[in-house]
Amino acid sequence: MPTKTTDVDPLTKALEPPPDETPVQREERLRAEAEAKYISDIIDEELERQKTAEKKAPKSLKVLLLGQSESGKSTTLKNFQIMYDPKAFKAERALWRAVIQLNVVRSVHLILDAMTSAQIEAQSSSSEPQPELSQELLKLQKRLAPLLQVEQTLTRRLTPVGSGESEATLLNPNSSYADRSKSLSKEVAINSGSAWKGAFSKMLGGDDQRGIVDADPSVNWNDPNDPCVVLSACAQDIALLWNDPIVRQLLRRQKLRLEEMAGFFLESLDRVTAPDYLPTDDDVLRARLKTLGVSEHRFKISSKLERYAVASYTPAWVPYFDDMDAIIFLAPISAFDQALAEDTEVNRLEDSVNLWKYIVSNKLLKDTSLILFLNKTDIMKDKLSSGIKFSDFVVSYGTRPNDFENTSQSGVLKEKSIVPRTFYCHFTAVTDIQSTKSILTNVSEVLMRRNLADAALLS
Ligand SMILES: Nc1nc2c(ncn2[C@@H]2O[C@H](COP(=O)(O)OP(=O)(O)OP(=O)(O)O)[C@@H](O)[C@H]2O)c(=O)[nH]1
Ligand SMILES: [Mg+2]
Repeated sequence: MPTKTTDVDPLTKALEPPPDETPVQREERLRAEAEAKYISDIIDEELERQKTAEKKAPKSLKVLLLGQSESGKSTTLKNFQIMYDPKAFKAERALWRAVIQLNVVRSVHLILDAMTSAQIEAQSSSSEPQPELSQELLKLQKRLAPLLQVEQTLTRRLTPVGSGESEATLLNPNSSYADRSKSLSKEVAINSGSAWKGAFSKMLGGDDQRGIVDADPSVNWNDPNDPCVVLSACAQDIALLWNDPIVRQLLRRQKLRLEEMAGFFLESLDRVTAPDYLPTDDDVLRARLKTLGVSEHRFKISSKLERYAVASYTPAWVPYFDDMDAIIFLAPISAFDQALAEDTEVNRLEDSVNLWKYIVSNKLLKDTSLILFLNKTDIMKDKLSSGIKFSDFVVSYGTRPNDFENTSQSGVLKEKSIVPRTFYCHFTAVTDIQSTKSILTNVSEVLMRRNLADAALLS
């Protein structure tokens, strides 16, 4: 039926039935049209369904862990892993064994270094008298020399060839003890990628590829080249050294508080040097291995949500992370009496405060949730109760009581943000799995709720 109006659009015109349409053709055409509409409606419905689904299931959450070196980023990540990817965490247990062995060796070398510097000082008449090293200690010093080799072996195996990182300095195998002391101030560090894990699997498997370990506890623990052979042979001597009253006196004088240092295992020597030693969850959390660079991890938190956790600590990274939903900022409050390893002029707490100020005032991060972890509260408490005065390092603290309640509320780190936002602040000791679990659960819930609220606003 031709229409009489002239202002009809060309499309309608094109779709018009032909003027000479037969009843059969007409029936066929109507059937085809109905079918096309049916299909088109299904597509529309599907699109609509997808749109609603997208609104309901928000994009994955991206969380950045930020803080100075040794603030606890990797340790927090391990907690995420325990909670949301326990299989992967378990699988790496055997790899951490060697890290812990290296941590033990490092502690021993810190003691031996303290002895050496005491000997050197004793020779210069100007200094105050040093406690004299006993014959027994001098013998221990000699007997523990093989540990130098163990340290080199472990370091070499931990840092894959060509990792190209200057901080992951390999110790020169020909270096003298004094040379080594200098290089020891540099920690062993690994790239955040998984290259070191690959290198390790090979190492644990031995030269003859006796077994691909990949963290399977059924490693060949009887490998004669395993560092644990020397380590367990030295265990008794290490214990003698650590428990020696002169050593304790020396360490006190040099203000070396090993118990509070990262990767301290000397109180569990028998256990961690045993040939069949496999680290516990707590051991893995207390193990210390410096991370270089940024790593990204994905976790499934609920059936719909995934989380990225990325670790980094340099403000230079910040512009790359403006699409983060949240930053967990770690400030080790126990570090109030320490200087940065990379710049001994800078107090570590002050450095944390400066980094935090930079973050809260950064325009790129104005839509990012900020969660502050005032970490290492356990060490903080120990320090304060052992008589270290907070006000000696934070002058503005004045004469307030030197206890955790007061110092932790002193507001040092609670800087105001340039944009109005909610702050979440937690006192943490991320080496404590139980308390960290409830904090991380809480953080996840807050972030998911915020994410859902944002999605609702957009709809
Ligand atoms: N006692 C105690 N030790 C902690 C706490 N948090 C972290 N540590 C230990 O401190 C050391 C450093 O923690 P990491 O997680 O390696 O620090 P990081 O921020 O990843 O440091 P980098 O990799 O150098 O950037 C590790 O040996 C941890 O076991 C804490 O709350 N209490
Ligand atoms: Mg790290």
